Amino acid sequence: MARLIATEAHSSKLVVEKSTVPAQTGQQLKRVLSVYRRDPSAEFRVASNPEFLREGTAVEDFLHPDRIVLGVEDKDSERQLREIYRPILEAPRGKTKFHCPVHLSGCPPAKSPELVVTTINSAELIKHASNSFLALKISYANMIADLCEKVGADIKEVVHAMGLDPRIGPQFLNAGLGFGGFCLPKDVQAFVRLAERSGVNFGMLREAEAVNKRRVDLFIEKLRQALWVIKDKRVGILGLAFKANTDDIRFAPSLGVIERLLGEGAHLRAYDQEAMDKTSALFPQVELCREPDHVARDADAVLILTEWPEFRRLDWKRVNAAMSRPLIVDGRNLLDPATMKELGFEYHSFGRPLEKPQPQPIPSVMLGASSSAVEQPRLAT
Ligand SMILES: NC(=O)C1=CN([C@@H]2O[C@H](COP(=O)(O)OP(=O)(O)OC[C@H]3O[C@@H](n4cnc5c(N)ncnc54)[C@H](O)[C@@H]3O)[C@@H](O)[C@H]2O)C=CC1
Ligand SMILES: O=C(O)[C@H]1O[C@H](OP(=O)(O)OP(=O)(O)OC[C@H]2O[C@@H](n3ccc(=O)[nH]c3=O)[C@H](O)[C@@H]2O)[C@H](O)[C@@H](O)[C@@H]1O
Repeated sequence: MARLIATEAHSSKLVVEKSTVPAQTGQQLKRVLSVYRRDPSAEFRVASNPEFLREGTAVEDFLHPDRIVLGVEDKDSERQLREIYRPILEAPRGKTKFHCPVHLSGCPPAKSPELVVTTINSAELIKHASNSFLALKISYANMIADLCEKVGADIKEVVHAMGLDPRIGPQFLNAGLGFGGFCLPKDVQAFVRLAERSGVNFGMLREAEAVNKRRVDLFIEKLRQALWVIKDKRVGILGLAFKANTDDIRFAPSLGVIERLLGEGAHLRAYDQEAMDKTSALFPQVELCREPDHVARDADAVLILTEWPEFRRLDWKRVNAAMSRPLIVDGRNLLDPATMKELGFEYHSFGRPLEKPQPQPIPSVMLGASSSAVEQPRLAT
């Protein structure tokens, strides 16, 4: 792409990196632009302006960012980029200076985004470091979920209370099948590689990646423990996209789950509001359903692989009645274990006890005196 710009440009250009790239890519870009330049009147400047958009909310994230990062080498580039972002930077609270297609009746009041002007290397690093940190946070929550299962704690309660500390924050602590998509997995890999090349041992990130890879194995083991034998079982799948509000299945945990289950001889039905076409191209053996509850027909298990809110609102009584065995394995901790139990399901998720443990009466010996309000321990006869 840089060669193409270099050979085709007949006037001076500011070339802005928007993609997530390893630090020092800007330097390579500058070299390529100068080596392949054909028109000597064309001068090239390079800047880095990484995107922090999320799939599914990209337009909103672009128009209402938390921060705008400009990696520049000269004042002209900074001026040009500031001018481009002026409507967003100057938008006063609640009164945007541009037509916002997301909030048609007016944008909610929000803090003005912070503009960070820095070097190209720092801007490139900011983006990779941010995505890698998000991945670390998810893997950390997933390890806590595993620990919760062992010690009988509830991951939802643990991360809720952790997140109340503003130094930690509540986001990206949802445990389950782990992170997928086109960005977090590839960015973590690229960041580890960049660190290695630079002589920095970022083992912590490699571990976050390894933790993430194990999520699908753990999920399959949960299913196997419940079903014993997976071969010839009919399994319904709810959710294929790597997260809700997108049709993207790139590096989605669902792909690993489907591959494993097909490999073990299960019969699969699946539903996703957006991602079925893409999945059928990869796995024509999976029967796709038009309605979510159709995956449950005669199923031995139903699996939740994407956090689509629609799945929370399903008529789970009807789902139960349709299933051959009412077993749910929820890879996104979307449903409430106690409610599912009440509805007659065998329900498994990550890091949550099936029933909330009732507070145990404290034996009087531990209180130091007998009290009529405290139940006495029964002695075996
Ligand atoms: N998808 C997202 O929400 C966000 C993506 N990004 C970053 O933006 C970049 C693009 O992401 P997406 O648009 O999702 O990817 P994409 O896969 O949808 O688009 C990439 C495009 O680049 C083209 N391409 C790939 N290699 C090429 C090459 N050597 N020469 C010319 N064209 C080439 C592909 O044909 C494709 O059209 C990535 O670096 C990603 O990390 C950053 C923030 C958000
Ligand atoms: O560089 C990018 O392209 C973008 O990558 C991510 O955005 P995105 O890939 O759209 O998806 P996320 O919302 O970050 O979710 C990633 C994965 O993590 C999972 N996740 C997320 C949050 C959580 O608590 N737990 C969890 O498992 C999601 O299910 C999903 O599979 C970042 O959030 C964006 O800031 C960044 O701009």
